[in-house]
Amino acid sequence: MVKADLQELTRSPTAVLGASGGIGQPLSLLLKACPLVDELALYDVVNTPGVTADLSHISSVAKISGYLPKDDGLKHALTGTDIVVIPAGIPRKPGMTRDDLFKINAGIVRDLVEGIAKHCPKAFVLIISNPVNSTVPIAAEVLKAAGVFDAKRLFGVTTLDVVRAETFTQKYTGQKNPAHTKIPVIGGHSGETIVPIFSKASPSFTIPDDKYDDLIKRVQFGGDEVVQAKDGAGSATLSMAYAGYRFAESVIKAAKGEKGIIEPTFIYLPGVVGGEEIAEATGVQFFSTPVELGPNGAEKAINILDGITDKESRLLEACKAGLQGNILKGVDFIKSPVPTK
Ligand SMILES: NC(=O)C1=CN([C@@H]2O[C@H](COP(=O)(O)OP(=O)(O)OC[C@H]3O[C@@H](n4cnc5c(N)ncnc54)[C@H](O)[C@@H]3O)[C@@H](O)[C@H]2O)C=CC1
Ligand SMILES: O=C([O-])CC(=O)C(=O)O
Repeated sequence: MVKADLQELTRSPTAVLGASGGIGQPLSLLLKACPLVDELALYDVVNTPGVTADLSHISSVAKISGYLPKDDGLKHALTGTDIVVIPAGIPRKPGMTRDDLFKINAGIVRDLVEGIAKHCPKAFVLIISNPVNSTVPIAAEVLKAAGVFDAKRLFGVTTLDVVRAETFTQKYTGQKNPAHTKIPVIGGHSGETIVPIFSKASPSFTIPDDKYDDLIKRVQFGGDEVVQAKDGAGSATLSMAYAGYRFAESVIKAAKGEKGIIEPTFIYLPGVVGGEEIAEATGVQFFSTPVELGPNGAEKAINILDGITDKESRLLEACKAGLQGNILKGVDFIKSPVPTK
């Protein structure tokens, strides 16, 4: 009995859906190298045999397997999995918004989450596919319809916004390692819905007044910087793989019992302890806020809205307007699908 419990604690079978892509490959590499991951299943509509063969030569703990849609590949990738990370879907090109990806990515995420509902309904689900503000509500509705929704287990990955905030403020925080400043970035994951709350950073630091607006814009539109630089070849992949791995590692560590892990992530507020009060204050049901992670996932949503500055309150107002529309679009996609004919 004791032995079995211990085994449970040390197991963390993980699946990556969209594993052959720009994010999927480096993310799978980081997970393969992670000593906390003992099994890694890769799924994509193309190229998983090659990616899997390549990664399988790495002498790390994780046993790796790869699947394509044929021969029930999704079912095999998901069965027995505790953590599913989803970077499947098309990325932006210059001139596109994240919402422009909805048309294609909404259906991809819906179908993959239907697979999760069937084959690993208790897994932690980490959604990277854009537009996150809509794909997470889509996932929630799919899981609700299947009767297996647990808000504590569904996460929109907004860690890249936090990583960018840490990096772009380094000259003001003075940290040699920029990640040593904890900066909550809340709201959603697109443009003005991204709200860095510099006033609640720890340790605290000061941004000169004349630099504040530029810094906010840089965090909010950091994704565009990469899309422009890649000039048609996609969006952030390597920094996203780093951010996705960082978040997945936190979820795994908390699931194994490590205490005090807090990460901002996009969740369904009413289903998480402490979330109702944030939903009331913001008027939205899905929102990124610092969350205390634990063995059951999102144990507690932390409200950092009290005492934010006037400037931050104004950013939050702009966020709410855009975010609500994105959320409803996702919910409607499942609840009242637009007829295809
Ligand atoms: N949450 C965030 O902060 C970020 C999100 N993203 C988003 O991540 C997504 C992936 O970006 P990239 O990896 O650069 O794109 P990519 O095009 O390089 O890779 C996507 C992969 O998904 C696969 N795929 C497509 N349909 C699939 C399906 N039904 N089942 C399984 N796999 C499927 C493709 O074959 C491809 O290998 C995009 O939607 C992008 O906007 C990108 C950066 C940051
Ligand atoms: O900008 C994009 O389309 C990809 C993304 O979400 C990001 O880099 O934050």
